[in-house]
Amino acid sequence: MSKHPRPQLRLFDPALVKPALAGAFAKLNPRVQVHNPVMFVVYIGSIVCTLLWVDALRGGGETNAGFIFAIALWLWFTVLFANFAEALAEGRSKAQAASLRGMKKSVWAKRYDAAGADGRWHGAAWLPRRGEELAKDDVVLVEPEDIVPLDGEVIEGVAAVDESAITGESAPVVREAGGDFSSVTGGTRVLSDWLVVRITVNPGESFLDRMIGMVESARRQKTPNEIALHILLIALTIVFLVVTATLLPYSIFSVEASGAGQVVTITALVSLLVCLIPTTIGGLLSAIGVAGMSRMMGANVIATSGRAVEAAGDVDVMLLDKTGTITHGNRQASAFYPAPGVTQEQLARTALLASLADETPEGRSIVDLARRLRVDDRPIDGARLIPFSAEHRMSGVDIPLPELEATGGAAVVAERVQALRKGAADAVRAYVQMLGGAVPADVLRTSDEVARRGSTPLVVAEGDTVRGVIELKDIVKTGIRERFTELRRMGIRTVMITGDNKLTAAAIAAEAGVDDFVAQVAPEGKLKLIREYQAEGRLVAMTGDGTNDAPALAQADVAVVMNSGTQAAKEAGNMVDLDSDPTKLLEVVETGKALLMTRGSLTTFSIANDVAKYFAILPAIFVTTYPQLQALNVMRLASPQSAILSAVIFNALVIVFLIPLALQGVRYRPVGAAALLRRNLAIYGLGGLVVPFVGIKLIDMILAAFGLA
Ligand SMILES: Nc1ncnc2c1ncn2[C@@H]1O[C@H](COP(=O)(O)OP(=O)(O)OP(=O)(O)O)[C@@H](O)[C@H]1O
Ligand SMILES: [K+]
Ligand SMILES: [Mg+2]
Repeated sequence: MSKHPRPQLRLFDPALVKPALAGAFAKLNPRVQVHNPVMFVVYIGSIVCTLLWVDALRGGGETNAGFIFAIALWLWFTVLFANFAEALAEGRSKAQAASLRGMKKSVWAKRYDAAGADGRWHGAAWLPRRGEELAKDDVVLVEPEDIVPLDGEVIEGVAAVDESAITGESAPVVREAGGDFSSVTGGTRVLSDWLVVRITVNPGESFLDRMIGMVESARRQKTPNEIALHILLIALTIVFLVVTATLLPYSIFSVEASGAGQVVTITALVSLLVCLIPTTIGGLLSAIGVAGMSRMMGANVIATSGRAVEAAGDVDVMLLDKTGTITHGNRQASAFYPAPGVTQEQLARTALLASLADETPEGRSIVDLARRLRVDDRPIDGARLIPFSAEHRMSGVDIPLPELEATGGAAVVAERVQALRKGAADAVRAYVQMLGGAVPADVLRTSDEVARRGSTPLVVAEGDTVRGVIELKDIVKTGIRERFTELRRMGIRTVMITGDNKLTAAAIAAEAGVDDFVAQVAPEGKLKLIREYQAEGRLVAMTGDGTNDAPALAQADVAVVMNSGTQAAKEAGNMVDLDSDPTKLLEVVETGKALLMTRGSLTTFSIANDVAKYFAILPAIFVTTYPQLQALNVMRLASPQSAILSAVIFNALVIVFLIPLALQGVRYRPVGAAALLRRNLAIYGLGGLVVPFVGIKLIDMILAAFGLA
């Protein structure tokens, strides 16, 4: 299976940078600025300094015009750099959205006005309609080479569908009425046969529209964590605003009292304020959030809420299916173990009959194995299919008795049909006991042996008589053990949930290295389990695809739904994996963690940074009044004005330097939360303290070298 990867954009791709530069200026609109209080303070500061400069040009300035101009210019740069970071992040998302929008074409649909006389749609008369004219609950026919006009549910037919426009996966998928593969997505193309589809959305509300809306961040809302961080940043800003404001009367008083030095300038105070407030994180916060969604998209996962991306970073329990997630899921029948007194052929024939109409991979593999043993594979007329259900954990056929006698079949019971069943051991046991039979001890022993080696035993019964056991082999995916070890190091508990029996579950759980497992869960059991974990205050992530997963998906904090899944499941979850890969959950969590870590690291860095700038500016401001403050001037900067200007320049440039980190994210490492905190405090806290001393000193030296200091 090949993939057409979406075009990957380099971080500073000219196609992104040019519009982002324009966007940086467009965002100077005060109505945009006011949404980011920290940067709004810088914005106001820029305006104040610009006015002071104009005043200085007219001869009335508080100090030399050149200095005020330089400060005003760099304050404007600070605002523009933050705007640029945000515009660049949004540009990346928009480019991704554009690649999705390319999939949205206006198509003609074949809409039915009514079903045919027999109540069936296929074959009834249809009329052409534009895709935009369709509405929810309309029924359309989709034939080979037709594009599915809108998202819907298949109500008749089976067809191969090319979903590559959405998934990038070139192998066609089968979509059919009933069951877990009945949903079709607008924009995909039918390759063979036909489908009758009931449209489930109105134009403009399709899955694709919602994806585009999300990616374009138009509907992106602040997450609770972001809001909390905003409040912290605003509080810090207010504190520093008050501190800075009180310095002015203090300075006036000091100068009057001592009769020495000059009163501090407004320009210097604005500079001090901007350097003290957390502009680095304030300027990059929104870019970090947008970039997190982009990175999910890069992994082919569409998050339908920013909150879910963040919750993914905080998840502490992960629920995973056994079959298909931890194992390959392509369970194949490998052996028949007949009950005492039953021959291999008899068991194989019964198993075959019970599977002839069973279209699950398990059912087909049983037919294949029986055929390989050259068992008579003629079907029996009039046999009624009992499809597999996860609820009952059995499947089979009901065979009308006259036919059974005609084929020289098995024991005749007093009923009119002979029931052939295969299924989970306990389910079949309950079934035969209900009919008055019992499971031979030998069969139970075989079934346990099969389960202990990680295979799934299916017990076969004919009426109330057990015929034997089928072994279904499944293989644990390679590399999955290592990923669970990683998750454990991150402090995430992995729990395998399965409808399979305890012994098989235990064997697979041990082989895969999950922390815990729950066996014999019916679909609603998942919902209960999630509620229990949440009641303990844990955040739960899960994957799913079926309609019966929907309640659990709706309950989970992070719910990654397979794109191949049903409409109901997609509605219930908060992320869709376009690749339909259940192990993607691991990447989703890593991406969420990276987002939280990036934000935490840059916040730490930003605040530590501001402390250092304090030492550059404060002595510079007061040194004329208090010469002893010269002792605090540890950096030995060229002049007080150069010190202030250097700090402001550094404060602006640091935003630019951190754009790559904000957009690409801090490299994620699978270590425990405490170790991570220590490590990040060391790197970003200490780094944040040290870097400004070096940077400001460097800028000061450069300014001095050019005679600007
Ligand atoms: N086609 C089938 N016919 C009869 N019984 C089946 C069939 N497929 C599965 N079973 C039995 O039903 C049980 C439950 O199936 P279910 O799909 O709920 O869970 P599972 O596939 O074993 O595990 P998971 O929940 O991890 O997908 C299986 O373990 C198996 O014993
Ligand atoms: K700052
Ligand atoms: Mg299953």
